[in-house]
Amino acid sequence: MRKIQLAVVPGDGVGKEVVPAAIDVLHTVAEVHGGFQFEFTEFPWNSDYYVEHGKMMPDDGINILSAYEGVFLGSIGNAKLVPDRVSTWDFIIKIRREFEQSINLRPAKYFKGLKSPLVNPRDFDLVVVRENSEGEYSQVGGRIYKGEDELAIQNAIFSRKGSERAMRFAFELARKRRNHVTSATKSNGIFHSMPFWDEVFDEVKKDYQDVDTAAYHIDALTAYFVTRPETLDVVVASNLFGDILSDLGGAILGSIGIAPAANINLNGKYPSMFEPVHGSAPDIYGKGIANPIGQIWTAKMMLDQFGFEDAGSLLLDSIGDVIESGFVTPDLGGKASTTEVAEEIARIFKEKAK
Ligand SMILES: NC(=O)c1ccc[n+]([C@@H]2O[C@H](COP(=O)([O-])OP(=O)(O)OC[C@H]3O[C@@H](n4cnc5c(N)ncnc54)[C@H](O)[C@@H]3O)[C@@H](O)[C@H]2O)c1
Ligand SMILES: O=C(O)C[C@@H](O)C(=O)O
Ligand SMILES: [K+]
Ligand SMILES: [Mn+2]
Repeated sequence: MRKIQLAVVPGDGVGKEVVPAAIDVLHTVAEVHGGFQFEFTEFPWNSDYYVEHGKMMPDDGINILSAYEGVFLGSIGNAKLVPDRVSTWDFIIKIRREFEQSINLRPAKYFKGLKSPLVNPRDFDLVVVRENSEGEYSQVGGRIYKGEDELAIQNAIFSRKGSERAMRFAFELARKRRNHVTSATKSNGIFHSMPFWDEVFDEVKKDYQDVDTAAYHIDALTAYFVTRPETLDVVVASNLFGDILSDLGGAILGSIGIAPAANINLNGKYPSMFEPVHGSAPDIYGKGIANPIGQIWTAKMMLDQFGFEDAGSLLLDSIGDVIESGFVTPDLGGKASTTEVAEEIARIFKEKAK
């Protein structure tokens, strides 16, 4: 019996609702599988913790987390208590960078029964490979002067290593999918970094002659997500573009509440972190109606990462069945609660595994 030690941070808002729901499903998956067990250790690090301790996590928080094989995170952010910039940088981005989670993998795929705003959403099946260590997310810059002369400078960091790493990952992934990589660029308006990104892409693609490619400016690409999603398979994007495209993917499928994500450590030195695309959703928190599917699909990505792809794919099929049955939360047009949907997914998983 393989025991997998996981650190769990429900975080803020709906994270506290969807994480326990997904953990229940994971226990069912492990029970049915019989070959592994998850042991979860929960950490109460969030915006309330910040109010009490003046920090998002203890000083040795990274060290504590490094003892686990993975981090299962809900969402972080409560702007009433902590500025979003602080909760994001001192927690999520800190972990992503300290643990060298250089890739953020964010799939989006149509399931029968989803009420997509697209006329033909059946063709929607893509993965955003978001560069997760640099790009537009930088603390390099500053602010000077006050009043009329006040100004802010925000630098973006694009390294050959970082860009190439994300692109190679995208090409390797495409070989396991439909053999196509689209690069998100903006080399018409962004003078230095995006032409550099394009050059690196053109170099990297030479090593993957078997994979078809396209490169679109981000404005056109966002439109193509809507008008011709069937042309998209793997989309490689900088940190900010990837962030935006992944919410768009979720929204096109009916709700960002279903969108999963994995922050992947590629060198094996540190744990990866699994968290849905969505945030703490303060507008619906406390009502028990948050969609747990993003967190459960994220759990599926974690199963894949640990080598339990069979269980992962059965879990995704179970999610698909629940969506098709219409037993879903209000964001997808249903009336079910967070826990009811999770329980139904677990029930269907058990049935399918028979
Ligand atoms: N990785 C993260 O933890 C993460 C990601 C995004 C935002 N945030 C933080 O979350 C807070 C709120 O940010 P926001 O409002 O921009 O984005 P958000 O993702 O929290 O919410 C955007 C919209 O999506 C809906 N939504 C989100 N998750 C849902 C779910 N599971 N089920 C149903 N509907 C869902 C919300 O109700 C809201 O209408 C901020 O503090 C922000 O910094 C954190
Ligand atoms: O910008 C971020 O990375 C925070 C959040 O929006 C996310 O997508 O994880
Ligand atoms: K999240
Ligand atoms: Mn985001």
